[in-house]
Order: sequence, then structure tokens, then C-alpha cells
Amino acid sequence: MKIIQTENLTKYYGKARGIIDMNLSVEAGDIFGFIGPNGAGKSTTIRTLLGLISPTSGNARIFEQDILKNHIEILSRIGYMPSEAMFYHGMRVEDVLRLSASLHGKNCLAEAHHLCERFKLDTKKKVEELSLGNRKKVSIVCGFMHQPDLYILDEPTSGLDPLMQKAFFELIHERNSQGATIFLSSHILSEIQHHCKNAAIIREGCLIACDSVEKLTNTKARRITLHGISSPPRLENMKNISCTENSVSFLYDGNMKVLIAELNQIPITDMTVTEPELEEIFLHYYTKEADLI
Ligand SMILES: Nc1ncnc2c1ncn2[C@@H]1O[C@H](COP(=O)(O)OP(=O)(O)OP(=O)(O)O)[C@@H](O)[C@H]1O
Repeated sequence: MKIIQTENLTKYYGKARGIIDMNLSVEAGDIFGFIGPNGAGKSTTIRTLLGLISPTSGNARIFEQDILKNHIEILSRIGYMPSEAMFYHGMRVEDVLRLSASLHGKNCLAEAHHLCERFKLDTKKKVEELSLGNRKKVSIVCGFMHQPDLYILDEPTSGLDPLMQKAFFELIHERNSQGATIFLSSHILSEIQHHCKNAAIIREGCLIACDSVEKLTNTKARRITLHGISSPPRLENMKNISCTENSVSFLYDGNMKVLIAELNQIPITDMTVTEPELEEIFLHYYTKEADLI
């Protein structure tokens, strides 16, 4: 069963591009990653799906129902975490949770308090006194307390410390194993790589790839940065080379033993080997598409 399906979903803010012809499909039971750089259109897609803004053209279905016609029914089965955790000033965390539970129309305060304990959230504090990470925790509790069928999470881990990020992903996997579908937007590739089954890459409002995470991130290329030299070594399989007076950086897709043998011959003082940046993975997709044309 398709939990989310969009057909040429398009949103313009006046003349400004939000998303263009978005065709997205998320199966029941998936943990689906939605990756893209700042301004790519992730939040626009999510806000359109939730009916917070209306599409310029195209349509979308959630739980196989039209998002515009069956709005209320659909929303009652969704847990949403917005990218910015903001609440009414003057309210204590416990007031926010009570309000949220009443809006969900479910008796879910016990689960809310259980989640507060799990995330070490002080319910007596006023929301405006909370740090960004703690506000994010309030947002987690509000989005998860009613145990919905679909979680739509917009950059949920920003502001959370590493321990809380771990606790958060444990919760996500728990809910997923109980049958829920997760739609998770992020611009942190490693998060998507470690936790999602399938993912879509969005850039400048358009979907440029959608596949299993395994296939999407299937690159053995590494970014190599060498210090103490100013011109690139003589190697094949180098791409995206940049040089400064004292360093050379490039994407290397060749045999590591060949690289090491070459490095042995040149006066480097230090080196780093990292996974390619998200942007470089995007370039990989552009190249592939260009090759197909
Ligand atoms: N209310 C708005 N009015 C005009 N343009 C907007 C509005 N909201 C978003 N946009 C534009 O739509 C495009 C997509 O923005 P969106 O917030 O969806 O990106 P995003 O992928 O969520 O980015 P980020 O990772 O920075 O949160 C951007 O060019 C942005 O400037």
C-alpha cells in the first residue's frame, strides 16, 4: 500500500519556485529519507502534504485519500514535527502537552509523560525558557504521543545532542517495527544512510533521484585531502580537484593501493580521507543523468 503518493505536485510562492512536478511514492512500513540542501524544497513538500499550504498544481494522496478532500481524517493519523520547534509563550511544557493531546482527540497523556521521562524533559519549565534541543524534545513528544500511523518529520534531529539523537532514532525504529511509516527530511546524509530504507534526493525544487538508500549511496569514491603539496599527484580516477598553496583535494574513485604507492613518492605532511559530501553525491547523479541523454 502506498502511504504517500504525489502526482506532479507543484508549489510556487508567487513567482518564486517552491517545488516543481514532484512525483513521490512512499510505501507502508518504510523509513523514507528526504534529502536536499538548504532551500531545495523539503519543507515546502511537507507543508503541502499536510495542507498547511495549498499546491499551485498537481495533487497528493496520503493513506490513499486526497489530501485536500480528506484533510482532517488524514491529519488525525499523522505525527508531525516541524523544522522549527515553536510554541505559545507563557505555557509550561505540561500545558503544551495537554493542549496537544486534546487536539489529537486521544487520551494520550500517559504516553506523553512516558516520552518525557525517556527524553529527560522537565514538564514544569516554561517553553520559552527551554534551549533549542529541549524545545525539539517537546516537539518529539507532541508528534509521537498519539502513536500515529505516519510520522512526517522535518529535520527532526537539528539541535539534539548525540545521546538524544540516538534515543530519537531508537524510538523511530521502535514505532516502525510496530507498523508505522516514517517520512524523514534531512540534509545530513549519514542520518539517512544509517536509518532509512529508501530515499529521495531533491534539488532546486525537483526530485533528482529516488531509490533504496543502498543504491543511492553506492559509491566507493572518497574525498582525499593532501597537505604540504600544491599540485595534484599523477593519478587516474581523480575528479573535482581543488588546489591551494599548501593543499590538494580531490574525489578519488580508484584503487587505494595505487593511491598509497603514489603518496609514498610525494612530500605530503598530512592527509584526510572522508566520505564524499552530499553535494558530490548529487553531482554523481547529474553526471549519470547527463550520460543517459
Ligand atoms: N513563505 C515563503 N515565501 C516565499 N518563498 C518561500 C517561502 N517558503 C519557502 N520559500 C522558498 O521555497 C524554496 C524551498 O524552500 P524550503 O523551505 O521548502 O526548503 P528546504 O529544503 O526545507 O530548506 P532547509 O533545508 O533550509 O529547511 C526556497 O527557495 C525558499 O526560499
